Amino acid sequence: MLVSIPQALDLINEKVTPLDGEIIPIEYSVGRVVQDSYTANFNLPRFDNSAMDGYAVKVSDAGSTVLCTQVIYAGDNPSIELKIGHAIKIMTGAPIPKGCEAIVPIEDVTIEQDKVTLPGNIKMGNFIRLAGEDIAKDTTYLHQGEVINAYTVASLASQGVTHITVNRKIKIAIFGTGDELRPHFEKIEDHQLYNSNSPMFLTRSKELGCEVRFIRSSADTLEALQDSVASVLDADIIITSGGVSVGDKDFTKEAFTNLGMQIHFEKVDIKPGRPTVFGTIGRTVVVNLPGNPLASMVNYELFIRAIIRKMSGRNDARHGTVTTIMGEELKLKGGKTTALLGTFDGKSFTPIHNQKPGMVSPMQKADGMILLSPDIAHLSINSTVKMIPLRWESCTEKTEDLINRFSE
Ligand SMILES: Nc1nc2c(c(=O)[nH]1)N[C@H]1C(S)=C(S)[C@@H](COP(=O)(O)OP(=O)(O)OC[C@H]3O[C@@H](n4cnc5c(N)ncnc54)[C@H](O)[C@@H]3O)O[C@H]1N2
Ligand code: MOO
Repeated sequence: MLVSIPQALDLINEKVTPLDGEIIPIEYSVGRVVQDSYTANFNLPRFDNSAMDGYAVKVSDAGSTVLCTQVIYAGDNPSIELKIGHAIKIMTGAPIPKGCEAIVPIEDVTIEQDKVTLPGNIKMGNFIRLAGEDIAKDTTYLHQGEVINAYTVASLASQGVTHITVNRKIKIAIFGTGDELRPHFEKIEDHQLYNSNSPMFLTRSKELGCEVRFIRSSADTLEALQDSVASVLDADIIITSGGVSVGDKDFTKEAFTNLGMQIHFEKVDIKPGRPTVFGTIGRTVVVNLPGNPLASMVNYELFIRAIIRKMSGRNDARHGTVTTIMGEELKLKGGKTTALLGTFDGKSFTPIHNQKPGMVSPMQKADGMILLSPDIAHLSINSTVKMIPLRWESCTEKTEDLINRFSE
């Protein structure tokens, strides 16, 4: 069955289900997806406190000289009350005393022994951090399906949460097929080829937070392939590359079908990568990618990444795009839905020159990918395109002015 890219992604969304969960310490949770929503048990900050080292004062004492004989430090639990005509010295983070209306920073007062002269204008509530202004009690600060990052960990820790329920790690089995393939750590003959796809998928899958079993390559016989597959059926995702077109030894799909694979699509309207197969054997998801390295990479990024997101329980499992412009003019044959890799400098997308499905080197430069409908045979420089980011972050060799400045 030939499907379009959106149909393929819809089928993935329909057929792939999130994995079960496990409870882990928050320190080890980065990149994992939460299975529960987390609601604040208490206000953050827990109590009204000072945002400055300074003096707790009454607003009506502005411009006068007041008496100060007491200090409150962060960590104190003050029972004192501030009265008119007085100030209480207070440190950043310390609970404000009863009756305090504002904090005046230390640099804004004149001190003479226990007498403090206050500035003429003091705003009510100045430099007081209110209880719950950061996270109010009972608000949900982390939602089911969100990915944990260092800053989520900060919110969890600030609520005293030690363990959270996350989706368990996805187990991936990878192997390449083809008699010509040898592992990269062996010596090879001139007619042989190193298996670059399996280490590529291994690395990318780890980057995306999965556990990986790396099964090098199986010989080009149906039996050998079937044996390899049968030994990895406990994996959540099985990725193969090669043996999916119409060559004499292209029996990847047959091997999986013999093992009970239900095929959801077996060809996608995309160049490169048309012969991509997506199926399931029970709860195990199978993707047979083409052998051509760049074709397999493009389809890994489009389909396997979507599978990983859905399986890990993310609520944003669908691809999003960045709208940008073409950095240079593009001419292509057209007539086919085409995926093009390119670089992105934050301002424009520039296709990588001379990218072919069988190549390896263009992939390492790719920041993103654009998908073009068959009717597009020409894109002029500066024309608008939507890009699917692959692994883009904005870094430069030269110093860039990072500050936004006023311009008329
Ligand atoms: N008559 C036709 N021939 C081909 C068609 C077609 O429709 N009709 N489709 C072409 C397309 S499109 C692609 S893509 C490839 C897909 O081929 P396979 O998936 O069967 O892959 P192989 O033939 O096994 O290998 C293709 C190519 O990639 C190299 N390769 C394979 N595995 C790896 C690996 N793990 N690491 C590095 N390189 C790998 C392999 O040596 C071949 O050069 O079929 C076209 N043919
Ligand atoms: O479409 Mo194939 O996948 O050329 O590389």
